[in-house]
Amino acid sequence: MEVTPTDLDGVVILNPRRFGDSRGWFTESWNEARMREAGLDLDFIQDNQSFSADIGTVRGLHFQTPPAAQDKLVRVLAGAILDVAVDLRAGSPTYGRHVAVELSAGNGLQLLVPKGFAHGFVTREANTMVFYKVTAAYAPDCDAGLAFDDPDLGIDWGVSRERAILSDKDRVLPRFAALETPFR
Ligand SMILES: Cc1cn([C@H]2C[C@H](O)[C@@H](COP(=O)(O)OP(=O)(O)O[C@H]3O[C@H](C)C(=O)[C@H](O)[C@H]3O)O2)c(=O)[nH]c1=O
Repeated sequence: MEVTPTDLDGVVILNPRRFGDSRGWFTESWNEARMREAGLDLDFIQDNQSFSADIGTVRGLHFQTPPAAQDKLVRVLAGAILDVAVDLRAGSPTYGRHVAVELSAGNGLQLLVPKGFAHGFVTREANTMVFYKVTAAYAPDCDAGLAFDDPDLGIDWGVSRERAILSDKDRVLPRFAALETPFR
């Protein structure tokens, strides 16, 4: 499995090997031993899956606060997304900076979003299915987020707030400037 670092320490792109043949392909999409060999010492305890019918659906930016902070390993089973991670770690030299990576059923890439980062994505195809492993259970009392289109974050989603398909919750998430980061 190929592991590629990004500009944000801890956020890495995984590319599991695909074995192609005349029928299509096979891959071990997740293998604990391979993950640990790659230096990712994570204990995933829950799998999540979300389906978004329309292109331009934005989910995020979300994170769970401690003690329910989650590491996330994100992949796309169908369709395509621009997957985004934002550094919220107090004192980080890249605090407030983001990486954005296209994950798709076609490219088979996965993004590791560690604790201390906000996560979100925008769908780039209709009928997109996203699957991600997490290292902490859902904790609604620890659910938090940031406005996806905050100009202080400078993320190019390729869709405006007016045209994005958003949940009511995501439509009213706070600005980054108002955040007192819980990730110390
Ligand atoms: C996240 C989650 C949600 N839910 C329930 C709560 C709601 O009734 C329903 C939809 O939840 P929500 O609108 O928060 O789903 P998304 O907008 O896709 O949120 C996710 O999207 C971004 C991209 C993330 O990284 C997070 O994992 C997560 O926040 O599923 C659960 O029962 N368990 C869970 O772990």
